[in-house]
Amino acid sequence: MTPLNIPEWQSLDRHYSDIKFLSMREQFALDSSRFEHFSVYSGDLLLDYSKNRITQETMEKLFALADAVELKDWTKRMFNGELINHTEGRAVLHTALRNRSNEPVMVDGQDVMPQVNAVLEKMADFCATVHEGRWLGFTGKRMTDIVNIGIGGSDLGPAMICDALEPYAIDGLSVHFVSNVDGTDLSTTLEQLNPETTLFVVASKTFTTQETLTNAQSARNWFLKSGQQTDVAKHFVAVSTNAEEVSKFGINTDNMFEIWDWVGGRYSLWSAIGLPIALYVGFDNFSRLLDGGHQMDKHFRDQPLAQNIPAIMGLLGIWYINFFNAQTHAIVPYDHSLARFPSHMQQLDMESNGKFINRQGARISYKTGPVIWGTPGTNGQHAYFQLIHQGTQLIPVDFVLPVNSHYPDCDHQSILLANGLAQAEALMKGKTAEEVRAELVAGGLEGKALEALLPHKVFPGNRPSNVLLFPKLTPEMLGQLVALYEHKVFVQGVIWNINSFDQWGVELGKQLAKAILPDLRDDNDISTHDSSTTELIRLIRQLRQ
Ligand SMILES: O=P(O)(O)OC[C@H]1O[C@H](O)[C@H](O)[C@@H](O)[C@@H]1O
Repeated sequence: MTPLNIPEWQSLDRHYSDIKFLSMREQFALDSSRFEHFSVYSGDLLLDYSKNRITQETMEKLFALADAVELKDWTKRMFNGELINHTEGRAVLHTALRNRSNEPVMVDGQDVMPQVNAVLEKMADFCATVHEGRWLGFTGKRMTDIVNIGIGGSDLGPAMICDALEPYAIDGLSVHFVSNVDGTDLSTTLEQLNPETTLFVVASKTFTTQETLTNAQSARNWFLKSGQQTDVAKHFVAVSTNAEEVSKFGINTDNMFEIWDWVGGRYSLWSAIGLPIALYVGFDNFSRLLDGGHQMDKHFRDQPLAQNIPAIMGLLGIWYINFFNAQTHAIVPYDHSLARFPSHMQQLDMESNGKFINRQGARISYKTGPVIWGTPGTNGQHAYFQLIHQGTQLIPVDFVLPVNSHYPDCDHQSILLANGLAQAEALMKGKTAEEVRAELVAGGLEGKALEALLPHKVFPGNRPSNVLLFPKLTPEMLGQLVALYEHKVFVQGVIWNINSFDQWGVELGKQLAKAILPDLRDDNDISTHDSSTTELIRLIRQLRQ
């Protein structure tokens, strides 16, 4: 069950030995149609993958590998609601949440679409009530601020989307996201707010997450300094699978928006976890986001591998991680409003594919998920791009480039785009010693000074990148982009033979934090920890004011 034994993998291994020194610069020089050969569209979204260390043969071999692991079959199984998250006995159906065609999707013999549609309708009604000023606070005022209290998938996705869709925001309504259990997060948010006009959305799939419940309790305490217990219902709503815990917390389940166990946390922004998005930009724009996700689902499900953006990006990732030994992957949006996109991608990719055990429970002897990182361009260029250009690691980069800005008045977009394109070109081309020499000579340098400086100014080049280019960051385009990366992660998980949909690796820390918490009290014996943890606990007791 290891991909290493698949003939198609071994064939890629041999191919890697043959072309590992292939020069992209030369390939571009030899083939004037390289861009045409290695670019593909989904609607208005272009993937240019020509600046990768590949030939046509590489792609054919990668597609053959995808066929050998039955990627298309796994895709069908996911879309059809099979329990592919086998360690939790769950289906994986974020695609049903944005299934705009409304074709039935069966789980355990039951179509989930009626429940999905009913919750969407409840969200739409609730948004209309808030937006039209029919949802009033305890002193009869309309809501001005939405505070989402959640963490992980119940925070990162909606927060990223709200940032990105700020140009679509409804007038008179602000949105805030509180996730960290560090009291700074909640306190600095509440400082700006009026309890009479603040609506809290407590978002937790399980409704047992320590950070979220702690923040929600404190938010309620803050609210109760002004309002009464009976007013809580006007200011707190919940999103969860767990009606019992929601009602124990004191939120009326009429004010609860349901999600289901077949929605993974990091795939949940399309569900009622997206309520703060719908409140912030309006339900119509939230629906447009779902439309975009659905468009990408159809593309991924129906397009042959050679035309399939998530499959191509997933396979290129395999090529670098497993053959070129890449450890990390940078996602660099040239769009300031996508500042939180890499953080959402971190959870999506690293929580899904950060696994060392295969589907059958055996230890894996090959690399799986990479470290995902990045910040918006052009800022990254003035910080860490040095290492991408001249460091000793191979770091594939995705450049995400919207052609048009939502803020054209500044007229900065050409500069922004020129920088994005220049980085991709520079990474591919590099700069040879001869080119550097010519430049230095032209600048008047010669002799020893020239020879001493020259090697430092050489760029090895041949460093791979993808460009994702699209007309403008609309809700539909954002939906396409997020769904694209979800499916990319899925493709890689299938090839690595891992379950991309559980996350047992987050549990140990939670368990130990629960054990340490009582030990931080002065009167407890500290006995169960290693000497380092014990001494750190002692020190904290001493230093605490
Ligand atoms: O939505 P919740 O149940 O509160 O979970 C919030 C987050 O915490 C967990 O520990 C998982 O690592 C995440 O996948 C999840 O999104």
